[in-house]
Amino acid sequence: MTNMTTVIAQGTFDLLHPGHVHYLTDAAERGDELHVIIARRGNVTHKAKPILPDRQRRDMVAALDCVDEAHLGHPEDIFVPIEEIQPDVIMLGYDQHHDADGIREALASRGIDCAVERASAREPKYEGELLSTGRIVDRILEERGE
Ligand SMILES: Cc1cc2nc3c(=O)[nH]c(=O)nc-3n(C[C@H](O)[C@H](O)[C@H](O)COP(=O)(O)O)c2cc1C
Ligand SMILES: Nc1ncnc2c1ncn2[C@@H]1O[C@H](COP(=O)(O)OP(=O)(O)OP(=O)(O)O)[C@@H](O)[C@H]1O
Repeated sequence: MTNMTTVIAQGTFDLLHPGHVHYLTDAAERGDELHVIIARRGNVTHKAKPILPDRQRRDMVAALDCVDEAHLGHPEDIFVPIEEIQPDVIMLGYDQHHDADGIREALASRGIDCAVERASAREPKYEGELLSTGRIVDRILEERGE
């Protein structure tokens, strides 16, 4: 049995855009199986809450070709899905606010042997391309707002 490399990626993934596709493609190319953990609404505290329901955000990520499985994250403990999936690599997004060393320490303290890496950024390919959920919402408010 050849050793499969299992990769975890994670995020809010509210309104999907090419930046998300870039991140998840990067993560998928890092191994053989990509599992994506979708942040629950209650755990999104570092920015505006997602617009779309948890389940809808999971379903959309699951529909992407490069994703093998998408999981709604645990409500309280981010290490529950990690211990279930047993990843070889956790791929952080290029701008994710997590402290990679802090995650490395937490994994080591749980005896989980897993690398923590960071994906690259996707720059806009043309004028007006929207690569951020926040900017998509801003554009909606500009165009459709009262
Ligand atoms: C290794 C890892 C595991 C995570 N597991 C969970 C989880 O189980 N439940 C959850 O709601 N969020 C989980 N998250 C997501 C974080 O809670 C956070 O909301 C998310 O990383 C925010 O990313 P974004 O705002 O850049 O999309 C996890 C994040 C990381 C880095
Ligand atoms: N332009 C991009 N290039 C590469 N990765 C991206 C890009 N935009 C988002 N990501 C990654 O996708 C993951 C999920 O991002 P998130 O759900 O926070 O969307 P977002 O568009 O970054 O939201 P916001 O811009 O409102 O903070 C994060 O790890 C983030 O680093």
